[in-house]
Amino acid sequence: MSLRALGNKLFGSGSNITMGEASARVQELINEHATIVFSKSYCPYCSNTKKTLKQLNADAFVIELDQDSDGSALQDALEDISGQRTVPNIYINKKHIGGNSDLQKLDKAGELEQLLRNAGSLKL
Ligand SMILES: N[C@@H](CCC(=O)N[C@@H](CS)C(=O)NCC(=O)O)C(=O)O
Repeated sequence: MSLRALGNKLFGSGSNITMGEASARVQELINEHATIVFSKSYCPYCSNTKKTLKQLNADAFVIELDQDSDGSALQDALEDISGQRTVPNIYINKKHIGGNSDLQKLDKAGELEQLLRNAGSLKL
């Protein structure tokens, strides 16, 4: 567990859910959505990721952590689960893709579209 997650556990993060509940919710979201972006509404890297997915006509579920009352706990859980604290934090087909730079790399390499297609996330 990260120091921040430990601090939040000991002193509270403003959220009413436990770390276990936050982890379960993150895992549930990853399992339920073929493509999911854990995002923050003001984050430029997140905007870039959302724009790329939109241009590809991908059906992606986006959760804005800054607009979720449990967002801070979910971010702690994400760090535990994926080893990544920053947003965007992207999963395709339950596989951790990484952040925006990782997604853009896949796109430039021509691999993103196939990943999305395999996940059933392409509308066309
Ligand atoms: N290299 C990362 C950069 C992502 C990044 O720095 N995101 C900022 C928000 S714009 C972040 O997560 N900061 C920490 C936080 O919001 O808790 C990427 O390409 O995704």
